[in-house]
Amino acid sequence: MFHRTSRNQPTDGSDALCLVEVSKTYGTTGNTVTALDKVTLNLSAGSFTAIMGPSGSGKSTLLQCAAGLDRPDSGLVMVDGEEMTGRSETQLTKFRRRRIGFIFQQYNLLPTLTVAQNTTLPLKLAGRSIDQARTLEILTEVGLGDRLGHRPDELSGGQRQRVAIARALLTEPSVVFADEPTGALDTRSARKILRLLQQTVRVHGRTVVMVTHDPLAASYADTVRFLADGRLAGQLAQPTVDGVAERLAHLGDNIDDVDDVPVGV
Ligand SMILES: Nc1ncnc2c1ncn2[C@@H]1O[C@H](COP(=O)(O)OP(=O)(O)OP(=O)(O)O)[C@@H](O)[C@H]1O
Repeated sequence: MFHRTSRNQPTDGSDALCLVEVSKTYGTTGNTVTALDKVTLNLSAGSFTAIMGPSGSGKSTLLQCAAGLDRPDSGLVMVDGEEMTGRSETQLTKFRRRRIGFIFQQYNLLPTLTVAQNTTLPLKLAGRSIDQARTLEILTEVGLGDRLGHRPDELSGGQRQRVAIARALLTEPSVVFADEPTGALDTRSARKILRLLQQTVRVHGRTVVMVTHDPLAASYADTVRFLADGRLAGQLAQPTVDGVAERLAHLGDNIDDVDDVPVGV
C-alpha cells in the first residue's frame, strides 16, 4: 500500500518509521515552546540514522513522539505502516512492546535483576514466552555470555549498555531508539557500543534511530538528520566525524549572525 505524505513524498510501505507533520508544543497559552514544528520524516527498514542538533532543537521530543513515549499534538507516526498515534494508552503500550526497542544513556536496568533477567524483562512484561537459548545467543553476541548471573552493579558502564542492547533486540523490534547511548561512556566502550548498533542494522536488519551530540557517534550511522528549532534542517549521508562537526557548526550560523548581542554577553 502506498501512503503519500503532505510533502508529496511517497512511501512504499518499506519505511520502518514514518512521521507526517508531527508537531509538539509545551507550555500554556501565552508561554509556549514549539519543540517540533510539522516534522515529516521517512526512515527505511534496515537503516541507521543519527539525529543531531543544538541543545533545545527538539531531538528528545522527536524521539519520544516517534517511539510512542509521548503524544504529538498533531501529525501521524507510523511504524511498519501501522499508525501508532490515535491508540489508547493500553493499545499503545502493547504496540510499543511488540515493535519498539529502547536504549537509554543511563541504561535503565533494574538493579535487583541479573543480566539474563534484565534482558528478558520486556518479553515477560509482554506475556511472551522466553527462549533461553536465544537469550544466551544474544548475550553472547554482545560479549556477555559469561555474565548471565551478574547484577548491573557488578558490570562496567559499557557492559551495562550491552545488556540494554541485548534487551532491546530480544523482542525483535522493528525500530530501536537510542537516546545518547554512548553519552556516559569512554571512547573505547563507546566504539564497541556503536559497532554493536551497526551490527544490529547490518546483521539483524533492524532500523536504528539514535539521538546524539557526538560527531564520532553520528559517524557510525548511515545518515545524519539535523534538527534546528524543531524543524528538520538537512541531512548528511555516509557521515564523517569532520563532516558532521562542520555541518553542526553551520546550524549555529543564525545565532552567530545576531548583531544586537547585549553588552557583556
Ligand atoms: N516537558 C517540557 N515542558 C516544557 N518545555 C519542554 C519540555 N520538554 C522539552 N521542552 C522544550 O522543548 C524544546 C525542545 O526540547 P528537547 O528536549 O526536545 O530538545 P533537545 O534537542 O533534546 O535538547 P538537548 O540536546 O539539550 O537534550 C526546548 O525548548 C525545551 O525547553
